[in-house]
Amino acid sequence: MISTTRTPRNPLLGLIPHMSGEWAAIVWTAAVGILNNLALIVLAVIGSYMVALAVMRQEVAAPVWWFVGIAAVVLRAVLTWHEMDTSHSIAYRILAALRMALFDGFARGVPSRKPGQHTGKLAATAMGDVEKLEFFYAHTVAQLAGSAILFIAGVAFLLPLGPEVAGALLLGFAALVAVTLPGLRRGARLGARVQQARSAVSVLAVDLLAGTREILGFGLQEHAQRQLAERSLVVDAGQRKLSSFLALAGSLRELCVLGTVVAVFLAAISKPGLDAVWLPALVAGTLTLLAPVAEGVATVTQLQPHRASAQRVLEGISLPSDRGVAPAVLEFDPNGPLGVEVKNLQFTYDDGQPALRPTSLSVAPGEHVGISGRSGAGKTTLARLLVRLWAPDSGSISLVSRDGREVDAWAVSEASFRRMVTLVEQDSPVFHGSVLDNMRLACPNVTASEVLEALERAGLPLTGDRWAEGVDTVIGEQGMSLSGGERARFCLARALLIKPRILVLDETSASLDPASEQALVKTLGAIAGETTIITVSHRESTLAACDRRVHLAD
Ligand SMILES: Nc1ncnc2c1ncn2[C@@H]1O[C@H](COP(=O)(O)OP(=O)(O)OP(=O)(O)O)[C@@H](O)[C@H]1O
Repeated sequence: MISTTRTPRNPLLGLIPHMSGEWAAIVWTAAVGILNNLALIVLAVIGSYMVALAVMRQEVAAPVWWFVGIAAVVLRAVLTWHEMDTSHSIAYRILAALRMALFDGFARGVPSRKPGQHTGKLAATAMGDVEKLEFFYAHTVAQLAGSAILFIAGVAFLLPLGPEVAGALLLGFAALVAVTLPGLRRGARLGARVQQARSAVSVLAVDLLAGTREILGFGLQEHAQRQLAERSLVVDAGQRKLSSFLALAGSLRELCVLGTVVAVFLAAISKPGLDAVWLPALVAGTLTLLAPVAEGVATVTQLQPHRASAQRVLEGISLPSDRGVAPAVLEFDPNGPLGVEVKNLQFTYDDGQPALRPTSLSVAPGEHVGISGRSGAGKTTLARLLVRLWAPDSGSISLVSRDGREVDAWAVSEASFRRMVTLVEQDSPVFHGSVLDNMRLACPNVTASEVLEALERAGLPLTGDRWAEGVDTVIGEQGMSLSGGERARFCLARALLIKPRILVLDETSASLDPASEQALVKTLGAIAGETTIITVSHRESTLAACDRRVHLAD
């Protein structure tokens, strides 16, 4: 986990450390790309020479030229396949590396704490920006390096023909840059607009998907469709402008390439001693050399959107932990339930309104404490602070072992902490997939029988036709096939699998009918003692089962 908040001046360079494992592969692809381009140049030169020889002198080229030509064809076929194969696999690895780093950052920055953050925007960054960068690092960097190296080699190769010939090539390069530079800002502006418009579509799509029920309930389908169509039109209009601009810039560059080829040709024919049969080869070689260079110049001058994407990704990756300190390393793994010692805990969301006023609380190992309080008093906030989803603005939370050892919760390593403390909320997420898939999120190696046992303990035995496929039963997106009560028990079972030392429940019983609530209370009674339970609830009947009750004052 990288928690730096420093942003390098060039974000494209700043992302490099996050792909450190891929550099050897990227250099390899660049080398393969160079060899492939070289084979193309050789093929063009030799092919033109052989044709010129046949047309101008009615001669067949020596066998060695045939051999080199055929070797170049074979080499190109093999290298093109290999290049595609390796660059695709690098692309996927880079995609995965950047996305993992991003999700890590998002997880640390916990978007829900920040009202300014929007899942749609984060999704646009994680998907669109990362894809753009994946292409840049896996293909473009190699392509740029390849065309630059070949261009320098080409100039060196033409020097023996005279400084005018090599000079014409250099002049052509300068012209390419000169026609591209003036449009730089406009291209960047258009690119940024398209990116922004795409992000707006993503934001809307996420909102519409999340609000499907409301859209249907209020009959807003047409309105939603119109909104989506309007935003998509903005993308379309921007993309058209950008495409026209790029096409114009491309034509100008092609004109430059053509001019350069003519200039090289004219410089070469003015040289005495150059056999005319080589002139077509010179033209073909210059053309095949300049085409990727022209593309490279275009790419370099259009890097602004990539920089903007890299900036967004880097910001996501570098989201400071709410705690903003170096990762904790203490391995604290005592046996049995843990107590909690909360001292003067305070927390404020980004809006500046205190959500939790100074709060102190002692929970003994194995105790079952109920927390009540008026709506908005900060119970959920406290629950999330206890499980270290957010860090307090001030005050402390300590874990206390049965033998009296007390450690700062934030000093404990992430892995160790997550093995000991867990949270079940009223709307804890359930993912699309089978029962087992969901359970394995908490406990990757859990067996089917352990899952069945945990579900049974949580009061959700998988019996009856509905669960005919047992732990392989698919429960649908967001657990749609579960009722509210079943969902609560399902999430409780998932939490029980890790055998937590502290179990925090936030309104887990809120949507249960009295019978299910009693079943849950019974389950908690059964595990009380082996684990410490902190239950946040409004319900008198849930709180009544606790050893002790704490009322959270406003
Ligand atoms: N992400 C957030 N951003 C800004 N303010 C928030 C956020 N989440 C909660 N709040 C505010 O913090 C305060 C405490 O909220 P919290 O959800 O902790 O209360 P609660 O006691 O659990 O309420 P309830 O019983 O209604 O669930 C409230 O004033 C709430 O409006």
